[in-house]
Amino acid sequence: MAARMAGQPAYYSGNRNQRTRGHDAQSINILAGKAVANAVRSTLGPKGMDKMLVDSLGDIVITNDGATILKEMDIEHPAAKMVVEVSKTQDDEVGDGTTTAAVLTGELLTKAEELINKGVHPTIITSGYRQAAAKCEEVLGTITIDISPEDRTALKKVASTALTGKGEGELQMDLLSEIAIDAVLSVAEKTDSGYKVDIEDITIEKHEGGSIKDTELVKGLVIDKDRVRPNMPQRVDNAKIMLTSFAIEFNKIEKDAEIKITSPEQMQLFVDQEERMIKAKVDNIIQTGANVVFCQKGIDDLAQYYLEKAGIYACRRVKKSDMEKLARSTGATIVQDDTEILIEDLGYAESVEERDLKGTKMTFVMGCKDAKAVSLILHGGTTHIVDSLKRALNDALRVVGVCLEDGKVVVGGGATEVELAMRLRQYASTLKGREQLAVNGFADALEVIPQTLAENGGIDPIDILVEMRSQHEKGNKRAGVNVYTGKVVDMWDENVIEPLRVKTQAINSATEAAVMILRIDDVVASSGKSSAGGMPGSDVELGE
Ligand SMILES: Nc1ncnc2c1ncn2[C@@H]1O[C@H](COP(=O)(O)OP(=O)(O)O)[C@@H](O)[C@H]1O
Ligand SMILES: [Mg+2]
Repeated sequence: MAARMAGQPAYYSGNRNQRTRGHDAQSINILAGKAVANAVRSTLGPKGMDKMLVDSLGDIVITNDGATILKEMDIEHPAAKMVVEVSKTQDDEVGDGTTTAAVLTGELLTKAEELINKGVHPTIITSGYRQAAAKCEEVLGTITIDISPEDRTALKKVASTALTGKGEGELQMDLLSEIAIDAVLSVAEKTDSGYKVDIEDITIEKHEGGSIKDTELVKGLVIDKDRVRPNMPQRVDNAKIMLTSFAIEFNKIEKDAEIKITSPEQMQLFVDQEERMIKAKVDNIIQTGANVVFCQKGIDDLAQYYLEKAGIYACRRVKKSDMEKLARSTGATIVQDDTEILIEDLGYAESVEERDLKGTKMTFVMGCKDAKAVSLILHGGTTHIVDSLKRALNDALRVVGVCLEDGKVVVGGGATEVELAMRLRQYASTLKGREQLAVNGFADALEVIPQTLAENGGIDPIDILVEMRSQHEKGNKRAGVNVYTGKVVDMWDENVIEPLRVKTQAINSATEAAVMILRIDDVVASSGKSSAGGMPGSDVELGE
């Protein structure tokens, strides 16, 4: 197969002096994509295993979160990178279903390979896959279940499903689901067309120490900083908050500047001058009426002293992201220039207080002007536990947010995939030509989800699939696998439900990635213009 197939784009790889074409290029790409999907397959579902990721420095992450695993893996092959990209997109868009998306991409490639080996042209496969994905969306519309955003019980089921199998998170599923719902509800904004949720409004502070049970939701911002001096007030009510991105210190002298001091009087003058400058800076702040200062940079001793004398609560070296959150929720403007401080820059909160959290001092900013901001303080015995808890909780927050916005869910446990597969096969029989084969291949690929769920639970995947198919033929749209008992049951009754958007996103992005990989029949060394180390999507030439 020397010539490029008409209409097929070429793929330029970063490896110089190398060119792979046609069938070879295709099978290598498919192989690489499948390999990545296989890497996360065993983690799917409540009974999935964890992976231990060890980086070159020996740091360890233990997780079964698909996106995390793929992100940490050192993947070079461009086609493999596309699969990683799918799970990343899934994570960015909906926060859950990352493993599902990667596994599905791998299976779509496997089925495509089988078809190619039977002599079906890749363009037929890609067009069949696209039709199948569109059909899925249509069918999903008919089997989705509407839930009211006020239906807390349903939201809790969605949160619990996302937490199932998430190690530490699962142990406190009840508590964490409740917390996730409370957090999302407190940041949700009601608009004319429904709810809008910005997960960024929820700050997660990790805290080593205490037990998971101590995890709490604070209706305010928690900043991981203490006040600079113990004699500053420990609590300020009616807080008028100043945010500065400049250092409150004597302007450092340029590296090369030289100051010649020839007498003690001159030295004294110099020191006086320094003091005056710092005092002026602090006075500028004081005259606005601020009683709390968060500074992104340093506050030197003298400035601390003046601030303390003025009864101001001050924190230094506050993270930029925290400064932005403070600005958003207290209504303050971050002041960049110490000569232009205005009263209008101040923000407001009912109280600012330093609290001792099991040995760590943190600043709590409560009752903000914009009351939407909330913080979750996670507790756990070790770094690994709090990290894993944070990942689990993040999934729960995202799915609850998505549910609140969309109000649409589907059942999990592979039930939705089997229903879609059945309906796709019916649809395929109405198609003429070879695309029929591709749509059937797509249907088979979807069934990798229930099969893998069963496999990971130590249940025979074939038996389960046969039983599920027959239940769906009988009209039991919600028949899925209970991975704990190995029985086929109604997943709605089992409380295993997921946001519709998690499914549509997974199916669409898996399809797009598989199609993109299949359309490549030429891998050519580029002239080196591309970024070093190979390249994801950006360097793929998509033109016809
Ligand atoms: N109790 C359960 N019984 C059966 N399947 C479940 C259960 N809880 C979750 N699942 C299924 O597990 C899959 C999600 O597994 P997970 O490891 O979280 O991967 P992902 O990264 O794709 O979210 C979904 O198909 C979901 O329906
Ligand atoms: Mg999940």
